Amino acid sequence: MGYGTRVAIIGAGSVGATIAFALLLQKITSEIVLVDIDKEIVRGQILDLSDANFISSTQIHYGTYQEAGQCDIIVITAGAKQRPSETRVELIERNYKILENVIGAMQPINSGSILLLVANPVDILTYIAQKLSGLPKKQVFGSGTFLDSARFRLKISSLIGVAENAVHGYVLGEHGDSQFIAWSSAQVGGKPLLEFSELENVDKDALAKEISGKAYEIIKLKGATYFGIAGCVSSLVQCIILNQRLVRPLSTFIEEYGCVLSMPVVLGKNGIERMIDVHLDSNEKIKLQQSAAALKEICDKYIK
Ligand SMILES: NC(=O)C1=CN([C@@H]2O[C@H](COP(=O)(O)OP(=O)(O)OC[C@H]3O[C@@H](n4cnc5c(N)ncnc54)[C@H](O)[C@@H]3O)[C@@H](O)[C@H]2O)C=CC1
Ligand SMILES: CC(=O)C(=O)O
Repeated sequence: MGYGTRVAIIGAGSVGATIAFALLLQKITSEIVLVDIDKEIVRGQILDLSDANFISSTQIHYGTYQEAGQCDIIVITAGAKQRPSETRVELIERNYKILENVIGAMQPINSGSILLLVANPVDILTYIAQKLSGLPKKQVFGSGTFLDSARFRLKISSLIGVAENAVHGYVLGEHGDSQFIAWSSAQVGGKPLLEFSELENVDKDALAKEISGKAYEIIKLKGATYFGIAGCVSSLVQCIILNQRLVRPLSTFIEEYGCVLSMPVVLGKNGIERMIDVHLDSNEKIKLQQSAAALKEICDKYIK
């Protein structure tokens, strides 16, 4: 994979179009194929995005599901979004059907394609896409808690006065209400985060709530979130194209729990290369098990 890479985005709403715009700015892909069931939306987005084409070397155009199925990377954002105070899991009925239609319409999907799930509930939809697409599991994963981890790193960076990328720490488990912060492994400059004096008087439970509640807050204020996820997804696309092998918390199949949730993984040109068995203390292990149990119960309802 390199320059010449074709990226398809299925779902040209706020999230899909913002990812397309971020990719245009990055100039790391030669072509973006945008697909949406709503022909007017997708035509409008293409006309608008193509006005920004002069700052990019990336061509953007409308495509069919079949064309999308032949692209190197296929980003799936098609689906309903949360209404204020609605949980991500409550979207499953609507978004399961949409995902089933989208994957069916793309078949036969190129055996080398990478499917990157973004629509919610992203962990459950990733599990379903792994079953329906016929692709190896390492090529089908979700943006997971990468966005939540970015929110966590932003918060910590402001508390202790370092750059966000100097904060090595993860939010893990579900990209949803059962997520948790892996405090015991988080560090800055090799020093455990919990040893920083700036964190001594910080209420950790309240901070975790603030992170997991951030999407709800944004949705209440402006109806949707899309810039943060577009930053995450465009950087994941770059990581794949450039074979950067960055470690990111992504929705991936966890053998031990029989479900998909976020753990740190190494991401390269062929998808997920391996999982990093991050240290968790006993309390965090319980939270991971609870997150897995909550997700597995729903997954089992949809796919036997
Ligand atoms: N994983 C994450 O961190 C994040 C996930 N999301 C999720 O992304 C999804 C999209 O959100 P928005 O773009 O804000 O919603 P939106 O309503 O703006 O766009 C959704 C688009 O999907 C299209 N669509 C519906 N059925 C389709 C089908 N069968 N084929 C192709 N396109 C289809 C709709 O026509 C619409 O244009 C939601 O599920 C939302 O919860 C949003 C932000 C962050
Ligand atoms: C909507 C969503 O999943 C988020 O912003 O985290």
